[in-house]
Amino acid sequence: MTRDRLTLYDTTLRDGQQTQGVQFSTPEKHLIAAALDRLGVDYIEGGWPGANPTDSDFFADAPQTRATFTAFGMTKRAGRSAENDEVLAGVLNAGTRAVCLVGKTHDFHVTTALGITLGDNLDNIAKSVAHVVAQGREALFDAEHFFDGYKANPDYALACCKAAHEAGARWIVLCDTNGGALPAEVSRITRAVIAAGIPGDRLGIHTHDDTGNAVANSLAAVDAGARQVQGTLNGLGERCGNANLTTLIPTLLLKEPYRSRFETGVSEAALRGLVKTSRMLDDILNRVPLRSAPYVGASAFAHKAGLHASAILKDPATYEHVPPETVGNARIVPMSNQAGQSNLRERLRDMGLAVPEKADLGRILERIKTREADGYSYDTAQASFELEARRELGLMPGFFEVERYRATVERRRDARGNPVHLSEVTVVVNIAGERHLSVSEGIMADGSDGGPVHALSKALMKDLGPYQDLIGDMELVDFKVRITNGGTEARTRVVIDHEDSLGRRWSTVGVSSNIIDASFEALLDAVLWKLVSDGARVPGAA
Ligand SMILES: CC(=O)SCCNC(=O)CCNC(=O)[C@H](O)C(C)(C)COP(=O)(O)OP(=O)(O)OC[C@H]1O[C@@H](n2cnc3c(N)ncnc32)[C@H](O)[C@@H]1OP(=O)(O)O
Ligand SMILES: CC(=O)C(=O)O
Repeated sequence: MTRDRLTLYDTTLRDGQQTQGVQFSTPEKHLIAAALDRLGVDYIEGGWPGANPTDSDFFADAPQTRATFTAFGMTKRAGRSAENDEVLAGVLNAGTRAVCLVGKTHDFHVTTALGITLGDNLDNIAKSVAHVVAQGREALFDAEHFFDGYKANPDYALACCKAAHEAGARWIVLCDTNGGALPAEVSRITRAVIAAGIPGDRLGIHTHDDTGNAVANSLAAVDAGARQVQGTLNGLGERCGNANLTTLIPTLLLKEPYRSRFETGVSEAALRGLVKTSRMLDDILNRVPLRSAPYVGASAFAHKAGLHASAILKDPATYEHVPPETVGNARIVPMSNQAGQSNLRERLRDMGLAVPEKADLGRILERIKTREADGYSYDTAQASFELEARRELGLMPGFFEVERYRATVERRRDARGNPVHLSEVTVVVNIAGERHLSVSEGIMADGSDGGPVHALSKALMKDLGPYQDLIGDMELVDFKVRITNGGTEARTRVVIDHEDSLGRRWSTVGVSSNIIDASFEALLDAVLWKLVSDGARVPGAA
């Protein structure tokens, strides 16, 4: 059976940049465009040339992509010709092979937002698209508010699409701009557009996630016959985001009926790079990756419950809808109070430890469950779990001992009367009989870094003698605090994430009635995990 070609259009660099708090620099745009090109999307919408200096700079030094690099803009304003519209000129001057113009298709928006007649808007659409085509470019028309427009006035919404189609637009993209449409409506209306004479292989779908249905709506449009899908990496986008290509792409490649019916530009090998691409974007945005993200999240293939883990070990298909490696993800079987011996056996194997006798497994489980009852939580803090298991099995090297630490926190006012927080930390460790004393201080004016946890971390890692080289690349990347009711009293749980130059990220946990003490415990575990993982040798040990 021959498969239909489904075109993938990425708008991370344009609609993705409309996410609150997101502002890509020009070099970041280049990095993202290169990653999208490797992934195999067909179009990369780079932004709106002329709208802001970053986008203008990016188009001035446009990336050389296999994908069709596309400039975005809007239809010409009424009362002037397409040739004389300076906003449209700015978009065309970017010289891209393809140009996507957004235009109104909802009568309410034409009269209210633009304040022009319905006829003038049709004329603006037709003339703008014709002008793009006359310049030898491929024209795409983003039919803004199309689904709301169709529900209010189907004849007018269709007339807008037909105006663009007849003027030579290669693609008419039906947009659910406000994100309020539901899959059955998208399906019905997309079919109606095709029945009205715009073929499916000229139709695209652009959805927003305001009802959590952006991906479902995109699939509904494809089911109805649309052959271009627009979206963004990690679902970035205005308000609640756009259709998430990081979800849609694996669905289209791995799931029926799409897998058999369609081909896309994304190869199986490129799909295996999906997790990497998703994390790269989070890195650029300085965001903690969403653990629960479909396909690419760290928890997407995490099997916490004992019954799940037991079956997974017999056959992963029992609790996995696709194999994790198809998208570059990995299965994890975390430890927690929901775990049974199967979780434990798998985790120990992952850690490279010889699986011990049953009695040992029971002891470790007991220890984990008791500590969780006391406020610890190991299902994310897997590095701390590994250390606990080693301690219980007698496999934890005695790298060093913390003899004592002291932390003071002070609040002062500077000469201008502004509050300044000062933290001083002293740590004394004993390494093979030798005492190492380190002092560190953190000064925090409002909004700056350098609080007590920072000072604790600096003091602990300042002088670990023979281990110093191994811990030099550790970076504290996330810090979470929670008050829990461990046992009978309120306790503070601190979870800290570190990364190193190998790209490893690990989480550790500390619990105490004192937040500084809980933080110190988590920091200490982080250092110990790094030493164990890197095979550090204890001085003087055989
Ligand atoms: C649905 C979407 O997400 S579309 C993408 C939206 N993206 C952006 O808006 C980001 C980039 N935009 C910008 O930088 C600016 O809005 C610019 C440079 C494009 C325009 O800036 P300004 O000239 O200051 O206009 P402003 O942003 O206030 O308003 C937009 C104008 O365009 C008009 N307009 C809006 N959509 C269209 C359209 N499809 N066709 C023609 N004119 C339009 C509006 O009526 C308004 O005109 P008015 O000021 O006469 O009322
Ligand atoms: C074009 C666009 O981004 C929208 O209508 O949502």
